[in-house]
Amino acid sequence: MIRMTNVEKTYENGTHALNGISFEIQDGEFVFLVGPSGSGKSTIIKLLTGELVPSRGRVMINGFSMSNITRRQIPLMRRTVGVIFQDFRLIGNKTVYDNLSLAMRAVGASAREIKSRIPYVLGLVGLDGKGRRFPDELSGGEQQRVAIARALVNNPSTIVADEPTGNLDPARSLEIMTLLERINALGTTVVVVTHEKSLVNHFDKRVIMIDHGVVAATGVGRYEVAAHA
Ligand SMILES: Nc1ncnc2c1ncn2[C@@H]1O[C@H](COP(=O)(O)OP(=O)(O)OP(=O)(O)O)[C@@H](O)[C@H]1O
Repeated sequence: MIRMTNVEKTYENGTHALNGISFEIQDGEFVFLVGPSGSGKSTIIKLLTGELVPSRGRVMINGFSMSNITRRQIPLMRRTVGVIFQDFRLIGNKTVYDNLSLAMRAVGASAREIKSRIPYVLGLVGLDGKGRRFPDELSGGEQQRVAIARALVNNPSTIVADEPTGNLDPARSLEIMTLLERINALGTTVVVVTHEKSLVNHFDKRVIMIDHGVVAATGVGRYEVAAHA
């Protein structure tokens, strides 16, 4: 479960990115995080992945309290959260297979686990047989599928995605969001930051609308409805 309680985040230059934000996301939910540019969405994602710590308030994710997590707990927490970015962030001089195996080795997986898990995950994201390709031998949509596979490879309970379709055309975007929906149906909690109203409106999911670093509205369904709820 994800729970933010009265979270404030002030960057070193004095920017107040979050101004007392509170929300909960239950295990197994699929939630869209929307809001204007600069409203604080990426800051929220970075708090959820442990890249940032809150200035005030409490961030709980999958049983870990991010305000007072110990150094030893951080890798354990990170294993529970898979992250996907707009720009894919694959390692260009490594094959698809090696991008995934690196992520598994980083958390101490055995050679046997790696060998059995990677083909399964590549199948799940629709990239059977593409393990030997390099990222630049794949389309943008395929590269994002590799990034999703990498986010899933250590079997996290939660996936957070920051504008995962920002670099893709509408058809590819719909495919990627449908894939995330399928992954959610298999039991993974999914949190997606997006600007794309048409995508939000296509999927009947809970929407949390952020504005000026607070929750402006929350509701199921259409972007506009949530914005004015
Ligand atoms: N590293 C940083 N240092 C200082 N200020 C920052 C930093 N990162 C973000 N900000 C500021 O914090 C506020 C929230 O930024 P954030 O990136 O969370 O917004 P966002 O909703 O994700 O925006 P976008 O939709 O444009 O990606 C903005 O005013 C931004 O300029």
